[in-house]
Amino acid sequence: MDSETPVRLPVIDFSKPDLKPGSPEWDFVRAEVRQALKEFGCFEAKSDKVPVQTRKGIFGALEELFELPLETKLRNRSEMPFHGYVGQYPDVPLFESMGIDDANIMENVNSLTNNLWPQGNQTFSKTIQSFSEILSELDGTIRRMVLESFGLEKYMDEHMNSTNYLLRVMKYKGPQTSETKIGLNAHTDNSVVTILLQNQVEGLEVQTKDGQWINVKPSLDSFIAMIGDSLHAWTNGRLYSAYHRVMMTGEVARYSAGLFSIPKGGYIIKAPEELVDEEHPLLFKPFDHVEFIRFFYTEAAQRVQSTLKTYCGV
Ligand SMILES: O=C(O)CCC(=O)C(=O)O
Ligand SMILES: [Fe+2]
Repeated sequence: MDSETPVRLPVIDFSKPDLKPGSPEWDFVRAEVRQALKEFGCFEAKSDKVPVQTRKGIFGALEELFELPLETKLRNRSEMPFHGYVGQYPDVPLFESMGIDDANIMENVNSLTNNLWPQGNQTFSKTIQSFSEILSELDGTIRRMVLESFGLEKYMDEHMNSTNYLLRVMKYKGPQTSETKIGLNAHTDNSVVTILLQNQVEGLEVQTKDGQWINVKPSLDSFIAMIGDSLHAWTNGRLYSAYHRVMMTGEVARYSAGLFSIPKGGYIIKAPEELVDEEHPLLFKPFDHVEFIRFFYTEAAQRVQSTLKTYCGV
């Protein structure tokens, strides 16, 4: 490829009607997923699971959420960094985010909803819960394909049972200038898998292994699926976790929503022995995700290139 050609993320079609484990369609998509995650750490997943009307509902719900007064938004607190309300940071002034733990379960969404809207807001709860459920199914499909592609489907139950879902929704104000401003600093996710949906305002950029930034254009019928450090470590580096960031320009606010599958505290992430051999020596010592997160948000960790390598690299 000549260096002038802008790279695009691989696009993988999940809307095939016969996409069931064991079918030829499944095996075909599984091979594409494995290849994309090895090379880019992410891909665009075409899916008909969220119709345009539902998307409108989600972004409407996000606008309503972020329009709440700051003191109301601050009521969403969490002991885990980035699981509650985050915003008003001087180095990323355009960025605000709200986390909802286990957002695929109605009870959990309701408790946040009731905290923010004491008079209730069933539309908000229903929109958030049903959307999270759809994304969690896609997360499960991708993880099954990954494990199968390594011949490791025997770990599927352990793998799925070891994580919770966090939905994090984001707003980036337009910087009100034609210059490009930072929306969110470059980082890798610490999740197992992240699935992102963005509104029609551009801004997400993903870095390739050779350092190019790809501008991920919003699309009405796809999600972005991405590998986090937890799966990078579990696969002993066979899958890549990509640096990504958000860059903003212009007047209009950007909204996005990400479903993160996150290892539970106490679960030790350890590459299975099948993925460790002479050719692939162990890259990371076994680690507890919650302990890692404590380190991740320390000032020392913010200064290093790869937080995971610094924390538990062999
Ligand atoms: O807003 C986005 O598209 C990306 C957000 C992101 O990378 C994150 O929340 O980890
Ligand atoms: Fe991210």
